[in-house]
Amino acid sequence: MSEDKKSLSEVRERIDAIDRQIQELISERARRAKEIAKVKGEGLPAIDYYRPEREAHVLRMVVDRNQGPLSDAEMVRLFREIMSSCLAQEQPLKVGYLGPEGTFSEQAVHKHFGHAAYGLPLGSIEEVFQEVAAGHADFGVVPVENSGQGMIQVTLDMFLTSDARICGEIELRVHQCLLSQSGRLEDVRRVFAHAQSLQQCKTWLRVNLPEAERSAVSSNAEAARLARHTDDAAAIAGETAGKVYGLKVIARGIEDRADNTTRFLVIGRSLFPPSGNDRTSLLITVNDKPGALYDVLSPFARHGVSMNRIESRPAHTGKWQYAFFIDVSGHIEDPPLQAALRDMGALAAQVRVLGSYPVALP
Ligand SMILES: O=C(O)C(=O)C[C@]1(C(=O)O)C=C[C@@H](O)C=C1
Repeated sequence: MSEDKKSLSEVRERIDAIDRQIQELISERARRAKEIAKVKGEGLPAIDYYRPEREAHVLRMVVDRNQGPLSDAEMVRLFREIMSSCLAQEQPLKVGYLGPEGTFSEQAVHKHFGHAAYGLPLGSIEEVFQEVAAGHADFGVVPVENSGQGMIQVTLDMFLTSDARICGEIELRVHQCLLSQSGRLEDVRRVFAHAQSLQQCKTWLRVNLPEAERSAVSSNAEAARLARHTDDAAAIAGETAGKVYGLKVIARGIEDRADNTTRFLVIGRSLFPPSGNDRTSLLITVNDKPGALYDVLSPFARHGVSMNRIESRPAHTGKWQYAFFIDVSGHIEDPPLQAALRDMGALAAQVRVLGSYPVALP
């Protein structure tokens, strides 16, 4: 045996020994998680075993301990999967998302809940809210913002009429591909994609497919499904959608901005305790008089609460009335935020806490 082959087999033996230890430890961890589940009660619905604040804490410790060579995101992904399997020993969580299979929303579900959760593909963002409200899904995952394109207004507007609570946020790097049956750019006469994706890839399309007709469809996965049945068509979608629908990749990373990221919200029916690094989302409506918004927001500064974002939408309660979606740092149980909300209650027409949830992990 050559020296190289000998050292290869030695390292593989070491890896085998490490794998044995990892496997024993994973099994041991799963037994402990089962013990915890027993304390919570036997035969409960899956959602009663789920503790997002504890999961966020566990994953932050993973990030703090990480010294490479794997990235923080990779380490988080691996531990997320272990926790997902530990939780699913009771029952898998059921999570609704904007389908069909292969969408970025499905990727976001797995990033946040792991692959042991059961993803339920639904027809629209509205349907995700409905299925969560009706209890047919434990949670829902909906896109709310893209780093290049801004807010997804359908999602914001759903909070005006639904009682959904925000239980988490997910940030997903979105890598777009051009996909087709043949995998040849010269065959493409037509491009199917979600309107947002067409926007995200505008420059690439102008340079590489200036003549092709562009058709906006309901999702990237729907685009992939259509491209499968059309010889001269391509779809813009994620690589996963390409695999699900059996398409070849013509080009990868065709998004105009290299940091293209979509933020998703996890919606549910209840609030969860603090995780130690949380964000709170509020829905505020103000009376239509000069300085009203300024007055309503002043308690944040007074109580040292930092505001991360403010978005306004027509309130649907009357002409020229606006609802403000506001994100602040901290959890609703934190005393400074409680004091600010108490003061705001007297100044605003309405203050609703949409949710307090762990800040997105890598
Ligand atoms: O700590 C708990 O409450 C557990 O149930 C254990 C555990 C885990 O695997 O670490 C599993 C599921 C919960 O969502 C949170 C954490």
